[in-house]
Amino acid sequence: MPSAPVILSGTPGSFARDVFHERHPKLVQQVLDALPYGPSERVAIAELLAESTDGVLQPLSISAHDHQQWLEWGEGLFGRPWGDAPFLWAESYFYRRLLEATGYFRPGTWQGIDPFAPFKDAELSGPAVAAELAALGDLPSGFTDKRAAALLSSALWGNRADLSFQITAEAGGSIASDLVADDSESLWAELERAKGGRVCIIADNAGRELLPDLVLVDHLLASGLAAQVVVYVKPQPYYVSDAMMADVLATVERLRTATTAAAATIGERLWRAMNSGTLVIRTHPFFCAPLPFHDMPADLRSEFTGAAMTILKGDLNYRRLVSDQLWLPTTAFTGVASHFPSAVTALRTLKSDVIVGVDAAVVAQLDSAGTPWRTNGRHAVIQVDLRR
Ligand SMILES: O=P(O)(O)OC[C@@]1(O)O[C@H](CO)[C@@H](O)[C@@H]1O
Repeated sequence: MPSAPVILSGTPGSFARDVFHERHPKLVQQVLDALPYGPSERVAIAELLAESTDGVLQPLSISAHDHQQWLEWGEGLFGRPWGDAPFLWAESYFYRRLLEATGYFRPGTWQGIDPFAPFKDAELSGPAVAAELAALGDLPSGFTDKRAAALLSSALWGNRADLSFQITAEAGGSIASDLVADDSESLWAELERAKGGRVCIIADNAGRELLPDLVLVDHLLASGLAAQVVVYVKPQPYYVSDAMMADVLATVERLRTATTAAAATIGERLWRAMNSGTLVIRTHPFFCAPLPFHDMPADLRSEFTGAAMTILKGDLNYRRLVSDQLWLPTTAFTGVASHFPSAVTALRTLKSDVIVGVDAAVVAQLDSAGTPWRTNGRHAVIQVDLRR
């Protein structure tokens, strides 16, 4: 296994530092504007923001159900500046602490209230999703390669729409959609070869991303490429718009009740697939852990073992798959993803510094353009690691 420096959250001038110092203050303000939290929640949220930008890491309150777990995950980090912590760890802990500040886990008014629900709801009922539903009627019919390619592309680029990224994305301008690595042929060939097996999807964002993900799930099931699809979602609100079970239900309902016949048909099929168990939605606490997938616990590992393919969506899942390290971009994807218990495909738009598996000539071309191609969300990868 190759090695590379772990990305830290406080390196001056880094993308990671900007997330804490630019993105989080805006995010926190949006949360405070979206829900009428009371004085104690507002104070706790403000204190978290101050601590995570200029203070030292404080442990979770002793009454938190996962206090001990976080003490273990953060051994050696508590009492030190947030900027000393690995980016993956610190960002994950920030979202856990935000739930603590809003009272998400505590008995009381705000227990179980998703602080990001207003954004998710607005997106699902908004014009962009309506346009996507309408566009489903224009897709090539039948289970053709053309339809499969269109659905894969929608699921991939749907990842660009995540709400966290929108906070700092450059406004306006045309977006040069650009795949910097494309193993899609290998993905379809493998799905065909292992036809009729179980396909796992580790979902990312709700709304405009989950919608095309579920349409892709429908295609895999209805075409017979997969006998069963298991979609993994987050057990709690996380990284702003990450999908939870409630978001899956809302999205299936949005499809079912769409006025476009094609969308409604897909929604009905997904509903029936859940009834029959060919579509299963699962979660696990590890999906909100601050660790790479390399460290997944045995019970979760066994769920992926034997899957024909696991498709990982998005930037964070990519960071967790290959580890949040400053790899040389030409490092082989297979060299850093081979620990995963099944064949894997990463569908990811580039929104953070981590990147592997790109040809040297492509890297040179991207570098010479002088744009922040690793983080500006304009480029994407479809990368496959088979288990044969
Ligand atoms: O996993 P996703 O939704 O594709 O991206 C999550 C993300 O927006 O959050 C982090 C910054 O907060 C970045 O690593 C990444 O760009």
